[in-house]
Amino acid sequence: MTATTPLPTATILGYPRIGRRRELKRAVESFWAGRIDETELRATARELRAATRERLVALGLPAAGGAIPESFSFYDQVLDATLALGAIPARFADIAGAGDLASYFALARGDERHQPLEMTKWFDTNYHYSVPEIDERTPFAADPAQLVAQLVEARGQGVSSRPVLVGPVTYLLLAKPSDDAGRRFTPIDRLDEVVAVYAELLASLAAAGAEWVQLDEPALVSDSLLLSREETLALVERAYRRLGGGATRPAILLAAPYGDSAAALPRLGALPVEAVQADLVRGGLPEAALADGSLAQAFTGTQLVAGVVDGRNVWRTDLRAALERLGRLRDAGIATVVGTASSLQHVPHDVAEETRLDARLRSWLAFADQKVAQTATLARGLADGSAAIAAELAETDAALADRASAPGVHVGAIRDRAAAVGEADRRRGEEAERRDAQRALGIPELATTTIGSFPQTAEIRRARAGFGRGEIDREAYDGFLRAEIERVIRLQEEIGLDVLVHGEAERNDMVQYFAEHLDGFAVTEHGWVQSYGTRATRPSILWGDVSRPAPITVSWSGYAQSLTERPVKGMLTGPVTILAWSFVRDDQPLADTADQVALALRDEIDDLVAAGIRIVQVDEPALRELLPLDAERQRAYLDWSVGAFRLATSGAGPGIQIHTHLCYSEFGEIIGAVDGLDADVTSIEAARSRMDVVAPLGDHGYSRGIGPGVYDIHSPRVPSAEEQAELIRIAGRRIPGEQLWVNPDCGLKTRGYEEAVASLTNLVRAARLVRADAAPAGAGTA
Ligand code: MET
Ligand SMILES: [Zn+2]
Repeated sequence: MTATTPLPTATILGYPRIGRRRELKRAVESFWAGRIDETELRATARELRAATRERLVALGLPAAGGAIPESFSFYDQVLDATLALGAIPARFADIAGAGDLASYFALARGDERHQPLEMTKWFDTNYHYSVPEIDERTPFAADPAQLVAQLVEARGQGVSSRPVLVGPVTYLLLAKPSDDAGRRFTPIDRLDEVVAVYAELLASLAAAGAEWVQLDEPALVSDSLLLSREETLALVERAYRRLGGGATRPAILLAAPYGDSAAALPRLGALPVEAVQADLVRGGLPEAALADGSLAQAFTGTQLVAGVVDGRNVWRTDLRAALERLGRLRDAGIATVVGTASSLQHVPHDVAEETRLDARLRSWLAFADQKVAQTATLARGLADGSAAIAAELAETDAALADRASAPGVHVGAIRDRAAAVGEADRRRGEEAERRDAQRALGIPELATTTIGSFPQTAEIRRARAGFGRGEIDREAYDGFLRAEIERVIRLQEEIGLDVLVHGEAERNDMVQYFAEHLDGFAVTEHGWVQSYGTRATRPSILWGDVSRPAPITVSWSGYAQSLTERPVKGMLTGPVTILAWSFVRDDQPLADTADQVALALRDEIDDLVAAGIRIVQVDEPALRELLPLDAERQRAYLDWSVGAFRLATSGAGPGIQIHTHLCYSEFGEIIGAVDGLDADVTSIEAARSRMDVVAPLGDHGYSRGIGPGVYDIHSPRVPSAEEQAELIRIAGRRIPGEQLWVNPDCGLKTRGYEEAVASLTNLVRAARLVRADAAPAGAGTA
């Protein structure tokens, strides 16, 4: 390798790419709609990248020496790695190598001729990546064009930037075997070939003048992938010994964001790479190795990028505490660079945009730009001593003290109530007793229902926006929503569904709606975070003790129930999902925050029941998402998350039927926890995997109601009655008919009415078809 300049004293792993005003989203969607062409889209992207580099320099990152990461992507960084490796699945062979953006987006979103790559969640975040499909014959050929182009582009701006790429081990561990793969094949089998392609990419980058490259290997912190962390570490060693030995290559920053790499750090430091990043927010340091000097020994000639600034949350960094940790590393003789714990792609751009946010709350916060500045400040403090950043330290201390003592952050009555919660408050009656009591609901075998939301029409969105802007008054808006509810109830009766919903027209989002109605939350104006592709969400900020000033959903659900004889499900979002899709406070255990939310929901359920509701669904689609990556922490998480759900739902008497809903694919992993929720009925996404989940459920001996989805709501396609009946029959082979419910995979809010009605009509017919199968045997159900 050619002699390298060390990494400067501050860096970040990545920066939001959607743009301060979601410019990338708008440009990409315009391109999809044919309003702009590829040249125009590329020009917008170039401007965004240039603005990002300029801003990062202005915020204090050095322009020279590879401190500025190139973390832009048109859609997704894993998809970009697929292109850089030329690993185009055979089913896309006709567009492989085309190099145009339409082909790129075809991989991500599909087109008339191709189903898209599958999308799934990136580690324990709410970001989704496009899953690579690999088999024995997948071609690999280095395509460094994009990486090189951005490097050259940066240089034209006077910036020596650092290309960023998902590393080879993580890439393959996140991939799935393609449909053509042999039964024994796993993508990681091809590691050595892929590493060879990475070596070529690195050589091309060196030739183009790259000083540094960043390879992200978050697989190092996860036990949730195919391999244990120990096995992953061994593969990382094998891969990076090879890459490190490359003759011409840039200096390598090997990054291990999103979790704890403490145990692996001494071995990572000993690899032939020039820098290793560790997440010191989620993870820690190997204290013994730090104390006895072996960590410093391992890091001889290797810089440690200490990820002390949180990339996953929006709170101001405790500069004093961070500086103390950095100082300990430096004093141990380790060449320390100040860094972020992960890419900043998981936080919004800039707090300064939030002019409507309470000024006091705002002073406690840090979005991406503030975090970059804090990283630079810490680097100055580390280099020149704390006196050099005395003003920043004082400002931080004041903000932290203010936050700790501000009204609403610690509310005596809320804390007293949470402290008084006992085990009995998390327990419902016996299952048999509940089953008996719920017979009064008159629910047939293979009962049909939906997951809650009905299509969010342009009209609904217009009315909500008008109400938000004050153009429509409360009375008119309520009237509009009531009419909407009545329409949806009549429609469900016509379709013939057994258990009805009110349709959720009043909700902009299943979490934000509750955040807006609970004390302790704030919502932002521009706080967008990329979820996938051009989709962004605006997580609420949970900053204080949570309580419910007034009933939230009762008037809507109660009104819906007043219109019909059939049972209407009350619809709530569960405590874990509310936490998972918000920015949560970092000054107390998540378990405590979850219990506060749970108690607010418990009161809501009481009020729903008082208003005549007999079935309540508490959605927990994010239960799996918050599962910690490392095995040691999973047990504790499952205990408190299940406990919070039970606290929310256990106030309901035995005659009240509690439902829950989960939607994601890796369901088998947490089946014990789902059982632990003790819901009377659980609906789960299952249509796309053709009922994959029913086998583990059958094996587990699941005893309560279960509704594996029979209608994939992710696509406008209308599944026929016969097709849905077939899925019910598949489920029926493993799960007794009296436990089975018939429902779609998830809510219908992203669908159009026409297709939703057609699909639901077929769903009801499917249930009848399967009931008829059983009829000759005298099952006697309707
Ligand atoms: C992502 S899960 C969504 C559940 C919600 N009740 C809905 O139907 O939209
Ligand atoms: Zn769902």
